Amino acid sequence: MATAQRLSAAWPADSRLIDDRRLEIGGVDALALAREFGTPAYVVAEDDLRSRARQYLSAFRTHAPDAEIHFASKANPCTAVLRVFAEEGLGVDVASGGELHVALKAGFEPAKIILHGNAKSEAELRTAIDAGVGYIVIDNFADLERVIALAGDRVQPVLLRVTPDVRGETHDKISTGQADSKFGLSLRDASAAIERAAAAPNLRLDGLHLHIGSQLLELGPWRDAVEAIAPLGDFPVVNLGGGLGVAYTDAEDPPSIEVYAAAKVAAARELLGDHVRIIDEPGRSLVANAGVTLYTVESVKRNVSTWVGVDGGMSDNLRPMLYGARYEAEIADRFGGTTPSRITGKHCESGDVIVAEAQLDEPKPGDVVVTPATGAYGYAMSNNYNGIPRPPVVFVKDGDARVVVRRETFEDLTSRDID
Ligand SMILES: Cc1ncc(COP(=O)(O)O)c(C=O)c1O
Ligand SMILES: N[C@@H](CCCC[NH3+])C(=O)O
Repeated sequence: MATAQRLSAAWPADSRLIDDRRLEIGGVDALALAREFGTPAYVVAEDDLRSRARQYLSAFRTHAPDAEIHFASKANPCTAVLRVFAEEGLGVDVASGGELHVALKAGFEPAKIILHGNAKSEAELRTAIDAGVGYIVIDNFADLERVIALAGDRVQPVLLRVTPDVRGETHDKISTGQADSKFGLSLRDASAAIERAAAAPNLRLDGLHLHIGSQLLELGPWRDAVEAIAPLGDFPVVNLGGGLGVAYTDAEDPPSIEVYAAAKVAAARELLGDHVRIIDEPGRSLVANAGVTLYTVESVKRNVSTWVGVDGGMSDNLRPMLYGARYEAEIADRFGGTTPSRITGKHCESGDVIVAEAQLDEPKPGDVVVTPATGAYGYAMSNNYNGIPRPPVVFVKDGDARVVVRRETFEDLTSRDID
């Protein structure tokens, strides 16, 4: 009889190993998914999305019953993913007119949408105001004046994003809380912006917003950030951003959602007061570990390293190229190998390495390789470099699989051409 074994935190909670070797996700055999839907393919365990959303709501609401959780849609702006979170009662954070379009299409009530952006266009602001979004997060003085001008006779609820001058430990490219950040009003400018917003009859300034960075594994900086903005005034609402890190490999040991929520709520309660309604905006930690990517090995070559060439790469996962991000990998039906392997994509760049230090079981062409923790910022940052069509997104649940985004075709690559 087949025996089943659970995997590390990098893998979907709804995945397991059959006979210690073969991956099953959402009750579906990974190799069978590759055969049915082709590779590369993003596979998302739907129940994982739901259970992480529920965990977030219950973790925050245990301490702050009126807390709201908004999914930062940039982490995975797939309509079906957003639809799941809308069904689970989350709100959504959008950072552009495009993300706003997807959020509305996914069925979010406009009042549960928050619009962000350090360089919002007039068109984006007008669309958001007309749609009736719950909050526009004002990022700078130009933004503030534009919202005042565009709101007209309506009263637009807003938050002001403040840069707390607190740096969390993460990659420089995704750190946002430092004084010299492109995001938000400085602590020095915040008071003048608050005065201006509070005096504008067509704005309703409900509170402040902070977001100090992404993939953060320590709790301390969030408390420091709340402490930094506390002297700016007493408001009914605070948005604490998102930023909780995840386990990509055994090297990361992030706080649980419960511990993270307790720490953030405690900081807000202690430093801002019991009356403040808390909003949090997680992206990565809602989706990263719910997803894996399946690839097929096309070539294996040995020189100094063993190079395992797969049929995707930096077009479906830019994170190793952008941040030196590290991932695990396994052969879908032969877990637990010992051949040191460098998994490389098919793009025309030497840096197109998806997993620099994998241990695979004697990889050979035709094998299906799977990388966990690709549910965040993979699909989101996918591209067509080298004319590679973007992969499909496949949801798995209770032994069934369904395509929620189809694979791109070669025709898609030329579909915007004007003859
Ligand atoms: C304004 C804002 N809110 C929320 C998030 C979500 O962050 P994460 O995916 O790290 O949870 C981001 C991205 O880092 C952001 O820029
Ligand atoms: N794209 C980044 C995260 C950006 C965070 C958005 N503010 C990543 O993959 O880690």
